[in-house]
Amino acid sequence: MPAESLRFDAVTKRFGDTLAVDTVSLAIAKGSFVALVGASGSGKSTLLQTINRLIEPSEGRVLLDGADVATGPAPALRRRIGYVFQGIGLFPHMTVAENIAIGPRIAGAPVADVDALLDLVALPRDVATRMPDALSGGQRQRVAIARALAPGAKLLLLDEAFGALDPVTRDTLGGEIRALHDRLGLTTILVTHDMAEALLLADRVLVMQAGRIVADATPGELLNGGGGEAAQALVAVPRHQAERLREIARERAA
Ligand SMILES: Nc1ncnc2c1ncn2[C@@H]1O[C@H](COP(=O)(O)OP(=O)(O)OP(=O)(O)O)[C@@H](O)[C@H]1O
Repeated sequence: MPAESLRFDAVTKRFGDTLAVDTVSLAIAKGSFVALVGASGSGKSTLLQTINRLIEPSEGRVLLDGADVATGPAPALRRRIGYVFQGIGLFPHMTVAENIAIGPRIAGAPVADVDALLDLVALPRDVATRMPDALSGGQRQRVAIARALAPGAKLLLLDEAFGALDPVTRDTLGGEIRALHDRLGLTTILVTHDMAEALLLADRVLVMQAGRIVADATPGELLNGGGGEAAQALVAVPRHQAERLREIARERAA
């Protein structure tokens, strides 16, 4: 068994009367790439943000490398966890290099090797001196990933990080993130609406519904009909699309 990176121990989060996360217990192995899939409002982002304490659970606890994330200062915790979300959040008045280096700089840690980080996310080194608004959406997303990894984080949280990108860029970046994950030995949790993306990138797919994990299966299990009804309803979408494309190709070839 690989060592454990994360453990959710009966984590519940309420916002007033809304039960956003409902008694989630779950362990995530070091080095795994986990996709968290589910409808809008099912609690994916809330669960993800209990890891880096942007949200504190109402009940339960989250353990990172065996220690409760609630013990110790949140900024130190967040330096160990790369977090990339759809809005990106680059500082518009700072260059790309300054954006990438901001985490280690604030922490008083050794200066980030910006060139190496740009290489890592397949950006040309000469973008270092540009401002974020002089980049494409896909390039900005790559800068955000470089920034997330700059403090040497081994856990990467991606919350609909590719959501605003065109499908081709999204596909390319997804594949590159998976390669980066493998190369750096990261543990990655990807929140996505897109079951096809989850099946293509992850080792393990969790399906959330109304605050609960209702399926926990490998892509192979899901593609072979496993994981239960809610998971199969999501798998049916890309499967149907693929079947339709095959039919159309056959019709056009006939
Ligand atoms: N700060 C908040 N205050 C009140 N309710 C919230 C807050 N954040 C989330 N919620 C509610 O908690 C539930 C879960 O929201 P969450 O953002 O975790 O879902 P999600 O699955 O990530 O959705 P999406 O895919 O649309 O991002 C929703 O009903 C949402 O309205």
